Amino acid sequence: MTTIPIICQTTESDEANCSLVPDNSVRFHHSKDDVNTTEALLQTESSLKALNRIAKKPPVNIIFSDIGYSIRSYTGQRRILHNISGEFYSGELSCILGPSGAGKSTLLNILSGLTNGFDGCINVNGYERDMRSFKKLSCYIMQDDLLQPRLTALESMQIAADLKLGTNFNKADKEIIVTEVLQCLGLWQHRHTKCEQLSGGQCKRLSIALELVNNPPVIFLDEPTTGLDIVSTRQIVVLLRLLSRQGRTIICTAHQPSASLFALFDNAYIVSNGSCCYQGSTALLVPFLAEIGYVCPTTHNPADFVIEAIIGGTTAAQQMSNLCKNGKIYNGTHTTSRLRINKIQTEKIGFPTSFTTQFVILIKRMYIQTKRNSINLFIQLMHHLICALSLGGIFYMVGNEGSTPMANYKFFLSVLVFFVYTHSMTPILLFPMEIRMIRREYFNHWYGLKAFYAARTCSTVPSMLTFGMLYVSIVYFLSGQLLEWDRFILFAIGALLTGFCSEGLGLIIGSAFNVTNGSIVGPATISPLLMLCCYGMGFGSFIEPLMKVLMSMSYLRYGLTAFTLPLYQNRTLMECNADVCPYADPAIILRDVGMASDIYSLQIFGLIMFTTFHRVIAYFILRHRLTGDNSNKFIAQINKFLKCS
Ligand SMILES: Nc1ncnc2c1ncn2[C@@H]1O[C@H](COP(=O)(O)OP(=O)(O)OP(=O)(O)O)[C@@H](O)[C@H]1O
Repeated sequence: MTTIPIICQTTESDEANCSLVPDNSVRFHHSKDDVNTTEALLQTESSLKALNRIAKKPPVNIIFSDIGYSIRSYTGQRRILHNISGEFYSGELSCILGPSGAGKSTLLNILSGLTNGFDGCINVNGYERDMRSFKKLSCYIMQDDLLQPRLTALESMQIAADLKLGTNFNKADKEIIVTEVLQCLGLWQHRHTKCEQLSGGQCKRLSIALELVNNPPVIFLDEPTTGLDIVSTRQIVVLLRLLSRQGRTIICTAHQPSASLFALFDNAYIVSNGSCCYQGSTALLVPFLAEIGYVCPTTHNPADFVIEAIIGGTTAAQQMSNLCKNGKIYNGTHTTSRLRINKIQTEKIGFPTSFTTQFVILIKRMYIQTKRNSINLFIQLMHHLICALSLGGIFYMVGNEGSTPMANYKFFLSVLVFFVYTHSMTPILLFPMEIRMIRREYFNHWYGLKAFYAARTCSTVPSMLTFGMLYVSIVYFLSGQLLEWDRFILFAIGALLTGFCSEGLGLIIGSAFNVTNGSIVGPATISPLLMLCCYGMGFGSFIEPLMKVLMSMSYLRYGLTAFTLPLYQNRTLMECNADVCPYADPAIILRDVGMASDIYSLQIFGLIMFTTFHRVIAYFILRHRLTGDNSNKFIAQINKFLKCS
């Protein structure tokens, strides 16, 4: 076996003096930058002193027993984890290993609190895990490094520090922590690089750095080395090992690490088919296997050997599981840190920052992201300009023409369709990705959902107002509507509110469905609403009562009426450039489209009510999606349907 001897001097304190001495047999070809980065990483232990001093946290030991987990699918109930037990301790780096589909991520998700609804018990420092306080002590670094693409590494860290450290730390302390963490993780020289331009390894290190700013004593990582080259993989594992030496409990899943990497982990937790096959020191895995007759040749990587043995047949997995009693028996010796059990002091429950602070920081972040996405702004500008000029050209000067009355009504419908599709399709296509991005931050307790949602709602208002007003001004003028300020303003209010309401509908669909399904559900939802909104065109006085009720359920009807009323109510006869103009009187048009008795203010009220309704529904779906709360049976059923979809 190829090993890297690890010289560790464990002391009574949380921190251990530790250095890594690579075995001569292990050779890596580092570039100068890699060497510098590794050197920086190797200094982590001494360099994170300010972080440990300023944001001191207690050590945390996690012991779980008889964890079982099942999932329901169309084919029935399926058991994923079979009453497994285990323990993870402060000051140690542990990896969860196993073949693909064994249940590694499921176990990690349960331990971190991301997945609920399991059987068994999880104890933290000897007491049953209280998720509210545990969340404040732990962080979860997901497999996808979904970072804010247009922020630099430094800006991302500053925002993380502002959100996670709160007002207990002054600006200078935050700066020290940010600088220290970036330096220690080898990111200082890349601090001004935008996240979208960082390499895979740098992204992963930044993901760790972002979570380190409040010094969580427990770090969960889902496959932190997937997709990285050997140098970056090694850097990450060395870094994790050094972070664990400062008293942190670090648990990650891994896919068959190389022998040298495997030796860097203190403990391995091996899962096969939902059962625990081994739990204990990585150094004792080979003797453990030998006990049941599986002798790992010295030239073999023990991690590969054990996985091959498990995959090769159920006997090995069964024997191993029996020998370690499904994780109840720990193979190794207990160190001082293992025996120490501290009750976690119940910290103040809640977020480190107030709603207002979170809102301000988040809206600032969204503003920077939008401002730097100049291509997106340009596309939006061109979209509004081209559509406005085209529509204005098609319906040129129809606004005061009594001989073609329905042309103007069709113009209103076209404006309506523009606002509906422009503002609903954007969140349908983009919000699912945004949700994936905020999932990590929300789960890691950076901010509350209300603050995020409020900031998200307000962040689109400036661009919607600017581009919307530009569009309305062009089409209003080109289509030859009455040039009176009050009519123009009322028309614009109707258009913008329709856009805002449609965005809410898009948020509902975007938070409930993935992009593929959302792009089908979106138009499928809008089509009947459009049909209802223009029902009665030409026979407005004869709309059936039932249809009137149905039409009132389409917010688009309120939008269309809010366009029509300001331009047709209280005006003189329209111009007539033909022999006969039966619709020169605007009152007749209003009668024949079924809007004769409608009141403008009620349409605005209807649009506001629908906007509120859409936003509230979208908020609850989003909350449910992020928390996975299935306590309400009705919502659980909807969630099941949505998951399957
Ligand atoms: N929501 C779900 N619906 C259906 N099956 C699921 C669900 N979540 C997990 N599974 C199944 O549970 C099993 C364990 O999944 P898990 O993601 O924990 O495996 P893993 O060991 O992490 O695999 P990999 O290394 O390939 O990521 C797999 O067979 C997977 O198909």
